Amino acid sequence: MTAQILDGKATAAAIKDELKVRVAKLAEQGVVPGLGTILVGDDPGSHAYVAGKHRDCAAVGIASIQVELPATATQDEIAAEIKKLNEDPACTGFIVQLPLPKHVDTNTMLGLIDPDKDADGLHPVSLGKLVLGQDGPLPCTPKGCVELLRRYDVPIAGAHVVVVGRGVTAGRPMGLLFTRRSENATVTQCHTGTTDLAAVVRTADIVIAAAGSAGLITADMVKPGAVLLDVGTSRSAEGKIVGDIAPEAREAAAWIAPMPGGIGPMTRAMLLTNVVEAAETAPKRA
Ligand SMILES: Nc1nc(=O)c2c([nH]1)NC[C@@H]1CN(c3ccc(C(=O)N[C@@H](CCC(=O)O)C(=O)O)cc3)C=[N+]21
Repeated sequence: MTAQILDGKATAAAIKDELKVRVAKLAEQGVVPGLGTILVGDDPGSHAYVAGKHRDCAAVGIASIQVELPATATQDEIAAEIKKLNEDPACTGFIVQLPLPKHVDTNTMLGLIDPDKDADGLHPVSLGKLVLGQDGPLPCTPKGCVELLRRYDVPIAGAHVVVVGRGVTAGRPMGLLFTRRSENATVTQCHTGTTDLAAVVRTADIVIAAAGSAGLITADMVKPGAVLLDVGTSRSAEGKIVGDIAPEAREAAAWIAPMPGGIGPMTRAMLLTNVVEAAETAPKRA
């Protein structure tokens, strides 16, 4: 037996088709959602992700605003670009692509975003709302994991979800989503300080590997019939992208969201969803 594929690429394409219809409805009311991106530095991976986000926007009918700064940009220069997008009426939501250069304080920058324009769900106000159970934009990667499982009717309620990783974009907010009443999973959060990772992962009904450590989850750690979501992205010495889940691990699993083609495309689709949802709920312009 080998795992069936949770096809994030195909699911994201279906979501984009649905968003196209919603964007057309907004256009009839004179509302054009616009996604801004602020990209600092010249990391080729980050450039590729951001380019993908703008392609997605074009496909769905969302306007896009691209801001690029050199790796040497100061905090003040980045803050000035954030302020511009906060004030630009054509920009209804935006993101600051992470990671930022080392001399920049990420949390300070994220905190400068107008929470009403937080497309990533990573502003402290948005994360606070998530903790409090209030409506707001949700972090795109966890939101994409829930959405992919739902669309394949993989049961979440009552499942033991083991999250590996505690990064701010994926691992940390993951447990907050999966333990909401609407998801009702039991979550164990693992990280580099976990004593016996293999033993914990072996108890999982759903493994969410978001550590960014190539091949960390091996076949011996997978309970037969488990569901595997590969969130981690690393590059091998040869420049090939590799996930956190070793290829053999899918043998015993029931389902796998592979990397590539799984959670990455879903993350992008959820960013678009956040932008459209914000435009739909924004107070009607005169
Ligand atoms: N403010 C911010 N928000 C983010 O959401 C954010 C970020 N910064 N920084 C980096 C991470 C990473 N991330 C990915 C999104 C899509 C793919 C994706 O679509 N990957 C393709 C493969 C891409 C390839 O072939 O290189 C796939 O998995 O099929 C990957 C990674 C969003 N992130």
